[in-house]
Amino acid sequence: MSYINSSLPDTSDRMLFAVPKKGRLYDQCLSLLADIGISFNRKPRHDIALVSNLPIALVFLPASDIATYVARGNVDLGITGLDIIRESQAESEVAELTRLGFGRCKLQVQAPLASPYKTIEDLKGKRIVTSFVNLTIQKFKQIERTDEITTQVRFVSGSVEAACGLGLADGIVDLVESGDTMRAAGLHAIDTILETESVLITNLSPRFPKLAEIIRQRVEGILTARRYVLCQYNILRNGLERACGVAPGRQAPTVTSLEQQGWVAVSVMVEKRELAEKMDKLKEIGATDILVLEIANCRT
Ligand SMILES: Nc1ncnc2c1ncn2[C@@H]1O[C@H](COP(=O)(O)OP(=O)(O)OP(=O)(O)O)[C@@H](O)[C@H]1O
Ligand SMILES: O=P(O)(O)OC[C@H]1O[C@H](OP(=O)(O)OP(=O)(O)O)[C@H](O)[C@@H]1O
Ligand SMILES: [Mg+2]
Repeated sequence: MSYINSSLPDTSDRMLFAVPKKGRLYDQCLSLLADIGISFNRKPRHDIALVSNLPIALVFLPASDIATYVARGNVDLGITGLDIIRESQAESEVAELTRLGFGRCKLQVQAPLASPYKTIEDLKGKRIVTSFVNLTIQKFKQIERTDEITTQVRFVSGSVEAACGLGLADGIVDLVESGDTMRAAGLHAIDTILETESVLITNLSPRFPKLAEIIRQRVEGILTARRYVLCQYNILRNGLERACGVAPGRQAPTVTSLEQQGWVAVSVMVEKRELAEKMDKLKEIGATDILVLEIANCRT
């Protein structure tokens, strides 16, 4: 049963969409929401914001709690990390709609460089500090091959890397992206528990399945638009087959005839990370006037 506070906005007819209220995912979530056309006005200190152009209410929550709210059906849709879904033991209770390509990092077992602990085996029976207690216990159960592990796993909510230096832990389990935090604390990684990124998730029995699907499509459109550019060039028709082999596009290139006899204009989506190399090759096989255009948005 929920108790409705009259100072809260009425969200009864709206899909509840949970987004991280701070931390590493916050800025990227806000820019994604803007890109998919979600407009809202969040008042200071308010964790619920009504979306003005869709029947959605955004709920700003700690990233670490979002999988639980989605799994229990208290919110319909959410953005959080795969690590959090696994740690919340919510994998079987949420559906992954799409991976978001940000929040990429690894959950790693770390030990002080100046310590005898060089492999995870060396940490068996020792003291581990982490914000990911369940995943850590699961990992040590595999290592110790028993349900009753001898390794002591203790929870801290942040700045996990400080635990060894302060004498609370022999090793830690924490997220690593660039490795700067780990190295600054005199630690090194000795094992990887999982690789993670942010995901859009929904409850298994969503109250607003059509709206959730629209959001999924919008998100995928934006992610595709961010990943690709539109490449246009002219080429003699007899070079077309080779050019299409170089840049086949997502589905197929669009080919139109030029006024000039024997020439065609080609328009094709190319992944940004392959662009320079593909332009070199197209030029080599005779393409001219190669232009590259940003894609602002798309539906695929
Ligand atoms: N350094 C990082 N690089 C990429 N993704 C990260 C990084 N740190 C955390 N994440 C991702 O973001 C999620 C939320 O972590 P974050 O650190 O933002 O939350 P928090 O600890 O509650 O916030 P804060 O650190 O501001 O207190 C993590 O579960 C992980 O999926
Ligand atoms: O490998 P890096 O690029 O250094 O990133 C990893 C750090 O990022 C996160 O910390 P955060 O900044 O969220 O602080 P917190 O530990 O207090 O949550 C994570 O817990 C690591 O400490
Ligand atoms: Mg953090």
